[in-house]
Amino acid sequence: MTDRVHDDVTALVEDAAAWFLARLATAQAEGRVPHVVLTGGSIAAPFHREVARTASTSGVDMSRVDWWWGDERFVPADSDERNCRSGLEDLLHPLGVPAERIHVAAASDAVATVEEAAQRYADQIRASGVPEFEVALFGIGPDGHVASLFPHHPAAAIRHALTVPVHDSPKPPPQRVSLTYEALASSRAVAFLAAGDGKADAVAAAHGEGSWEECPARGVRGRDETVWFLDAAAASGLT
Ligand SMILES: O=C1O[C@H](COP(=O)(O)O)[C@@H](O)[C@H](O)[C@H]1O
Repeated sequence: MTDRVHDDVTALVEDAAAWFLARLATAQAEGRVPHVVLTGGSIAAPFHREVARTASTSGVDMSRVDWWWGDERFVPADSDERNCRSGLEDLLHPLGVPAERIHVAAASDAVATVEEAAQRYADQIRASGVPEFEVALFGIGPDGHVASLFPHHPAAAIRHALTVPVHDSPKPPPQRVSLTYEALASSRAVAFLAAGDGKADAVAAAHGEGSWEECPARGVRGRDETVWFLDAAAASGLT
């Protein structure tokens, strides 16, 4: 596990975007079509804008990448709360990524239940034949949650499934679809992006000893590499 600590969020997203695009360039050079997991949360928009700004000089063919999200809020498609919103508006649509490469969990005005949305998202993953994710990007909640896997929440304990419907999320909105712990861990590379002192305790907990139940982000690791991109405030609890 590596920590890359920066003075501010601008430097953080510049480094994270360069790392991300380099991973994609390598995957494509090695003949893979990379499948990527994007995050929601407060870091999403600055990160996506930086990737969009620098993609054209990276050597990555952005139309030959498959795009997923680690979790999605079960709200109407036009809601500002949808996690996919920034990824679509700040990154994928400006770059003209083909619709068939973009995989979004169903919204609450498209299917009747969050169970159905979770099932359909799992079906999409299976149908795409993705053997593993190339890169998975995550934020972290102040409580240590990752994607929509919350501390001591039953949905975080689900195994042998790709996705899980989440009810009674402690953070609104209450219904969500999340990749499971096992699906999150099936990535070559994992990157956490966290900025601000509101994240310092969670970042320190995720680096510490203890159970994944109390800090779900603690247990998520990439098969090859796990990198934490932090600003100084988010890193302030690390020794
Ligand atoms: O609800 C969520 O929260 C986390 C963290 O978001 P932040 O706004 O506190 O940075 C995010 O990573 C996750 O995707 C999202 O659904």
